[in-house]
Amino acid sequence: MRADSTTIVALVTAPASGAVGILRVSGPAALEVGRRLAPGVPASPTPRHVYLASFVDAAGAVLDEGLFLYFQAPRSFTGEDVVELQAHGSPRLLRLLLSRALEDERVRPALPGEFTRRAFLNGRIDLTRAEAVADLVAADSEAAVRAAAAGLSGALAERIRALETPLRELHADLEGVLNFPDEAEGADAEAGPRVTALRSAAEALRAEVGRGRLVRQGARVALYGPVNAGKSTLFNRLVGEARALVDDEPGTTRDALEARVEWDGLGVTLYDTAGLREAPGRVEALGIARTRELLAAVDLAVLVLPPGTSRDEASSWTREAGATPVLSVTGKCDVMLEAREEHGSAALPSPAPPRVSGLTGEGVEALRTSVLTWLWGGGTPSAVALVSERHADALRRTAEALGRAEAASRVSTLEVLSGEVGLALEALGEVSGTSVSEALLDTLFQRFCIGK
Ligand SMILES: Nc1nc2c(c(=O)[nH]1)N(C=O)[C@@H](CNc1ccc(C(=O)N[C@@H](CCC(=O)O)C(=O)O)cc1)CN2
Ligand SMILES: Nc1nc2c(ncn2[C@@H]2O[C@H](COP(=O)(O)OP(=O)(O)OP(=O)(O)O)[C@@H](O)[C@H]2O)c(=O)[nH]1
Ligand SMILES: [Mg+2]
Repeated sequence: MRADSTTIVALVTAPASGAVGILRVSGPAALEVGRRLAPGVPASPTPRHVYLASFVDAAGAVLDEGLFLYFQAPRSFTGEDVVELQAHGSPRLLRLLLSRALEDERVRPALPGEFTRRAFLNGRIDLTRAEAVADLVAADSEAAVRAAAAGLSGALAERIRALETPLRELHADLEGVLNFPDEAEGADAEAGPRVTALRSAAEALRAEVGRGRLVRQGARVALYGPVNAGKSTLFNRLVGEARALVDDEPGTTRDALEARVEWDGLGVTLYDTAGLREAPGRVEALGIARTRELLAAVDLAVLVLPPGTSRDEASSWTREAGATPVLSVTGKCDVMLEAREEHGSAALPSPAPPRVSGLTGEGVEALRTSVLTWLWGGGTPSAVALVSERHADALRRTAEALGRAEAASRVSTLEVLSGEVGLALEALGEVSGTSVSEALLDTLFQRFCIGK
């Protein structure tokens, strides 16, 4: 599969007013096209040298004064000749420059992701790094930025290679025994254990998809519990501003409210929900139905209980969250302290859930930490390999083929064993891009923006 030989052009900066806007041309005609717009630039410009140039229209009238950059193939982002015109960031001016570039019949507008696709097809970057480019552009938390940057420098590519190389060697050994049984005798002896080790490595990498998703999309955490427990007050405290209405009237929150926070670099969408109770009013009942729906969809539910909730009550509230994991806290702990002082004991279930007060802020930092620990465990979110659903699917098929290879190593012929190892290799090749179809590339690069 090769990149085609047309020259492509696109605006690479966002289509909005800004300080600078960049037009990028890539392909064999890039330099000629660029020089038609900036005739003051020498015919053989020094690659990677910045020229200050006038950009002109067909009649030679000056449209802008900007920077001209030439990257000579193959030392460019795409691996082709690339010219950049860095103009002032006027969308109208940039459209004029774009249509001038398109007057040349060798030039056409770039498709979404086509520059990156060419970089991949020209062997500048593998597929995981191409995908990291899109992840980086889409990143909306510090952890997502850092994890995508690691992917861009080849962190995932390296881990795939660490799997692909021994798998390829194993396949070569097996084929060797099949084709030259006398010379390669014994090369297949260790095949069983080698397959087993590779299979568990593939499974381990695949298991990181959950963390990858959490970093990419952020986590979803809902506060829920009985009416009037102090959920909205706690929500406001966690968000750091008075977003939700608070009142001593039970049933204050009707619609679920959401707010995006970033905790230790991890994006978290917090939800405040309508308190649950029997026999609510009509509108409140709609809110409660929405709470239940939301509880089923989040990564973690934080159950806020009023002080004095019995253990039985607490566990029946826990069941409301269904399959979603629950972290329980006792709210309004400032009140509870007073009650304790008055009565000398408290009706707490044991072990008592951690205590928080949205009003005073007590225990809120500890709650934040427990939520993070629950979502993330140890380690740093930015260090995660951004295994996507696409990667996980290819890794699953890799592991399945290796599973069949394992069985074949015990009961079947060498042909069958080697065939399954070959299939594993092919599935794994979809991750790095060593074996991909045109159709897969189409779907993959469609989600990129134009100019990327
Ligand atoms: N103005 C501008 N800024 C940009 C880009 C760009 O294309 N233009 N990028 C893109 O979207 C990113 C930078 N990525 C780049 C990656 C590789 C090469 C490059 O020329 N690579 C050559 C040479 C390497 C070298 O000599 O060190 C190569 O890989 O062979 C350029 C940009 C982000 N910033
Ligand atoms: N002393 C004390 N009062 C609190 C605390 N949190 C909330 N309250 C009070 O309890 C009442 C209910 O608080 P909300 O935050 O609206 O409770 P909620 O759980 O969101 O209630 P609903 O939306 O009706 O389900 C209000 O009068 C709050 O001022 C707290 O930590 N300590
Ligand atoms: Mg509320």
